[in-house]
Amino acid sequence: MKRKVSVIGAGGWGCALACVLCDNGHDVALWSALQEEVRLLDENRENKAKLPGVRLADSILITDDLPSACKDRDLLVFAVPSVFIRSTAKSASPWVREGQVIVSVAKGIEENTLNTMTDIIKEEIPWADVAVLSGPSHAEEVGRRMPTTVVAGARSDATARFVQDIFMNDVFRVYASQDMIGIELGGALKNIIALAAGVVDGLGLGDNTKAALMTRGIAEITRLGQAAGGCQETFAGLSGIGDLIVTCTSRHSRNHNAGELIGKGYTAQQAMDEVKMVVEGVYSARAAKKLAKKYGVTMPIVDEVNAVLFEGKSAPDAMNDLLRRERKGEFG
Ligand SMILES: NC(=O)C1=CN([C@@H]2O[C@H](COP(=O)(O)OP(=O)(O)OC[C@H]3O[C@@H](n4cnc5c(N)ncnc54)[C@H](OP(=O)(O)O)[C@@H]3O)[C@@H](O)[C@H]2O)C=CC1
Ligand SMILES: O=C(CO)COP(=O)(O)O
Repeated sequence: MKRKVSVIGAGGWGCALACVLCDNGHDVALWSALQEEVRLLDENRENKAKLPGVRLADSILITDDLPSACKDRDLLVFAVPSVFIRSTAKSASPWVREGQVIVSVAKGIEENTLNTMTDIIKEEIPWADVAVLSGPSHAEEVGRRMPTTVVAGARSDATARFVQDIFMNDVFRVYASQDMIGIELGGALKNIIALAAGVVDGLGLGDNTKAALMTRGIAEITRLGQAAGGCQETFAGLSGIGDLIVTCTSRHSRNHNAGELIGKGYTAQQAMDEVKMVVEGVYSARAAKKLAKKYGVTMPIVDEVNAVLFEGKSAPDAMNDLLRRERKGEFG
């Protein structure tokens, strides 16, 4: 069924998802906060800075008019970085009607509230029906129609399946779930582990080391995620281990690439400046540490990433401190 959908945020991910939705025959609008960005996107029919080589079909309406992008749409896709989710939701709220579905595709945790992205949207627009879409899905590959699988999560199965139906096609396979907190925490926390995996590569360490980080990383994510109410199976699924694998190993990963630069001696700020696109793990790291404290969960990799990012600890010292922790059983 043809739907009216708006993608709010025209970075790499917003542009790639606009392509998926357009391929599916929907009436698609793509909103950018910046007038100049709208002009360039419209002129080039491509986001040359964030998603080069992926054409935006002529039928996609590119706009900086938030009211018209929100009014009378069947679905809003919030695709701005996590730090802009609250301000964007606040600005959009006057034009969102009762029960309108908003799906968040941003991966982060708000630092001062420890809210997930859908918590924030729900706070700002309590009358919206909020969902999440997450999983191993780099924009560069989705934009090139490479087979990708993700999970749509919502409190009600009906809403999860509504989102599934709108996005699903032969190369973009969508599963449905009701474990929103599990999906969102998996998506946000894997970015911090991917920074650490990048550091391993930047230090010139090996595949064994990276496999260790990924495995112990998903153990940390699962411990915190379950304590926060997520289901164990979700962390073994697409939005958990699936996204962790792609983010720790893909050349497209902003978090991995930033971590690699940090391993080579860049500061966090220098690494973010070099990567140019949003590096969500840097914004989520402190929040993850605070969440771990709140739930009384140990997260040694997250602690060391925080120490390297914000406390001036060297990457080799962080690696050594992880390896020299007291001996323990594998599962606690
Ligand atoms: N890139 C990817 O492969 C994937 C990204 N994600 C997640 O999607 C989210 C967006 O990432 P991505 O598209 O890569 O980001 P990019 O770095 O490509 O783009 C930056 C984004 O910031 C937005 N922005 C800049 N200033 C503002 C503002 N004042 N208010 C609102 N938005 C603003 C831009 O919107 P505008 O165009 O309006 O300027 C643009 O959407 C992140 O949470 C990321 O983790 C999830 C899965 C895959
Ligand atoms: O979430 C992502 C892929 O699923 C994107 O990860 P990066 O932000 O590290 O590129």
